[in-house]
Amino acid sequence: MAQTLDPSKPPTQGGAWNNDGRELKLLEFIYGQANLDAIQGHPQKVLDLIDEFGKQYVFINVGSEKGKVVTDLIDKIKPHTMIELGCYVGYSAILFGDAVRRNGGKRYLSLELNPVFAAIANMLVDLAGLRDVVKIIVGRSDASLHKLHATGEVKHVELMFIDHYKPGYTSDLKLCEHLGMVSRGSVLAADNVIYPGNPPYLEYVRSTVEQKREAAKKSTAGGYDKRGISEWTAQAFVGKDDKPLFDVVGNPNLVYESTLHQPEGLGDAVEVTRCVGEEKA
Ligand SMILES: C[S@@+](CC[C@H](N)C(=O)[O-])C[C@H]1O[C@@H](n2cnc3c(N)ncnc32)[C@H](O)[C@@H]1O
Repeated sequence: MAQTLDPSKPPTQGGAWNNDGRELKLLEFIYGQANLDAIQGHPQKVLDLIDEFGKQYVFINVGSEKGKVVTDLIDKIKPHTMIELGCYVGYSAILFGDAVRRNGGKRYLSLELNPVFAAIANMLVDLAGLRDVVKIIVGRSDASLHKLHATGEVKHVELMFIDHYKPGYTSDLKLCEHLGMVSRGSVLAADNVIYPGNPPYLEYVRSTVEQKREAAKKSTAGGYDKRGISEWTAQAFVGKDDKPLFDVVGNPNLVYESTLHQPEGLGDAVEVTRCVGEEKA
């Protein structure tokens, strides 16, 4: 039976759940290991240490079970370049960056808002021996995605792991559609679609072209769609009045096939969405 988590509450009862110094403590714990030389260059050993420290403090990492959903996709798709939205301390960047390299890929671009988290992640990526593969880009994801497109660094999204500000999942996907970065063949893997949940994103990627065209006609300009997203997570990471930088409707003509992947016994899941074509208007 799947574990049940209450989406109205953060992962720790009461107290803080990130950015209270635990991330620096993690870095001290790992770099304080007596056998650091034996850890250097071994991604799995760094991940094991993050998991071990995570028994003391909650860490908002994807974890090994949902992580396997994504590494299985990497094994199949073998992306040259993979993108992630939300790096935190680098758990998923290490797990997935290693899988991309193992499959012959060259680049794992991880977009992270918080410069301190990015600095910690960089230290752990370096220890894991993934410095040549994983590039952490500091800043808000919509600005970074726009820049990656404008500079020509990413023209087409092969595989994107979405795990940042929950209301930003839909607006960033629409931005990628608008820029033409998401098109036939693109695959999206979105974390936390059950806990804490992301109804606007699930509704969007599971809609037909017809439904999206209708919704696009009614779409009102401006803010994030936060319908059904619990308050604590809608307020996390960004300011209360924050808005997407680009006000775009996306490309409702894209056809998606979308399925939920929930590891046995887990109270959360990853939504995997494939763009299988485009219907001309
Ligand atoms: C759930 S954590 C990511 C966990 C990470 N993917 C892992 O599995 O190890 C979410 C991260 O997204 C970052 N974030 C939130 N909003 C963002 C935004 N608009 N752009 C970029 N990063 C953002 C937060 O600072 C936080 O580090």
